[in-house]
Amino acid sequence: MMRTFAEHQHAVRELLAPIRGALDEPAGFEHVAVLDGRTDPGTSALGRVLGLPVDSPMDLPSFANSQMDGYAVRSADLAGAHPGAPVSLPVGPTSAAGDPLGRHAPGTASPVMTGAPIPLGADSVVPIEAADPPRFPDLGADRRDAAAGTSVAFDRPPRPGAFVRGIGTDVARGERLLPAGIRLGPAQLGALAAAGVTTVAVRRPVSVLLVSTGHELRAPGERLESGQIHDANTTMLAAALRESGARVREAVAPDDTSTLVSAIAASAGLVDLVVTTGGVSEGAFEVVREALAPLGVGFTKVALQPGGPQGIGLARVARPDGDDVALPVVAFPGNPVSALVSFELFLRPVLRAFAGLTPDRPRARLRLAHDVSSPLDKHQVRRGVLDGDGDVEVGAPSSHLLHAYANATVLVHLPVGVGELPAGAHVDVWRIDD
Ligand SMILES: Nc1nc2c(c(=O)[nH]1)N[C@H]1C(S)=C(S)[C@@H](COP(=O)(O)OP(=O)(O)OC[C@H]3O[C@@H](n4cnc5c(N)ncnc54)[C@H](O)[C@@H]3O)O[C@H]1N2
Ligand code: MOO
Repeated sequence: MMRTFAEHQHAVRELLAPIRGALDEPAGFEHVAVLDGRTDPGTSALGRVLGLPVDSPMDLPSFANSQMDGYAVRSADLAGAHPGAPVSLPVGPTSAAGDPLGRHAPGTASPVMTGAPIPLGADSVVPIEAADPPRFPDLGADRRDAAAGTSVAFDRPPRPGAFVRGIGTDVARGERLLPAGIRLGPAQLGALAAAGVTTVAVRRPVSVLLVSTGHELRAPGERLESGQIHDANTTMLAAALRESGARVREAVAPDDTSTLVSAIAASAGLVDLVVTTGGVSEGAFEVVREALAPLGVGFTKVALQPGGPQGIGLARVARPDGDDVALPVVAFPGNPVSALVSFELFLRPVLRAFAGLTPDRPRARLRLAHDVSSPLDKHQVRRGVLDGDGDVEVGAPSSHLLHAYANATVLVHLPVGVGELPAGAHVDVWRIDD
């Protein structure tokens, strides 16, 4: 019996579950600079997951300040104002953002600019547009004091507290600013910066050893001899892993079991997970299967196309210090499309959840632009694009068609039992055009 792809998804999730616990170990937390995300990815807190919660070290705002350019007043002074009987108040001294806290004399109107401290004694702000005249008077050479005798009229009383941003109304000192587990994006880094926090403890990323196998492989850019191909999987999966928040160590192993086992053993204790590609099917030279089955990794067929042959399990290897460790291994097929579809289905959601990222691709149910057929006994994942009407044009199924994948915008799911579908039928798609 072949495994369903949902069963294999579950198995991968179970295998990786203990890694989540390891990432939560405070001993592994890294202390990184907040730096407003202004440095290169990887060197600041941008995109990292908070390990420890952060309580705000200060009130935000730390002083009552104006939300509008206008006049700070005592609302009681304007209690009797209405459109038929405006109340006129002499203009007092001006406060701008950055000015120290001033004093407000009862029975006056103090010009205040957005962000300026509300002068002591005022309790509300009337926006300049609601004053008469609706523009500031000449505030003199220092832009602080209107000429003696200048006044301004108001035709209604403000609500006490109107347009005043009170102390601690965003966050109070000691209140939870950010919880553990939150991903630090622009808003989170901004909140930390506003509260004056410069360093945070973040979870270390999952560390993955990526091993592409196959003696036909040469690094991109290298001269190819007869029968050789460029290694696409290492570049592709390293990018996919990084995009899912992982840190990647790369190793290209030849088709030789002892070199493969050595490459994996050398990483024991340094990585949380090993991902391999190639060498898992039915050939006479299946290096991954031959090297890892004796160490405890299971090899199976999943009712999935592409991505049928899969390996999964704990490989028992000796660490350089001699101790035995059990390293989680996920072994993908070598065909590039099979490897990337496998990543999408099995690893991406789990790793992204570890990294505080949205685990799932955006999904939709769309109409087929044409008839399709798929193997009845397999869940097929095709690569497609949308036509001018938003209907899905489904590409060919072969798992060497990486160029078509690179130009696709959706993954089209044709579950077990579908077989033939006519144009206009609805199919589930995952958007991959982000
Ligand atoms: N008799 C059978 N043959 C095959 C079966 C089967 O059930 N019975 N399954 C087929 C399926 S499905 C797949 S998928 C592949 C899986 O093969 P392997 O995982 O053993 O992978 P390889 O044989 O090493 O490579 C397959 C293919 O992909 C190319 N490749 C490998 N690595 C890379 C890389 N890093 N970059 C670019 N291309 C790569 C490799 O040259 C092969 O062409 O088995 C089928 N066969
Ligand atoms: O199942 Mo393989 O992964 O089609 O090419």
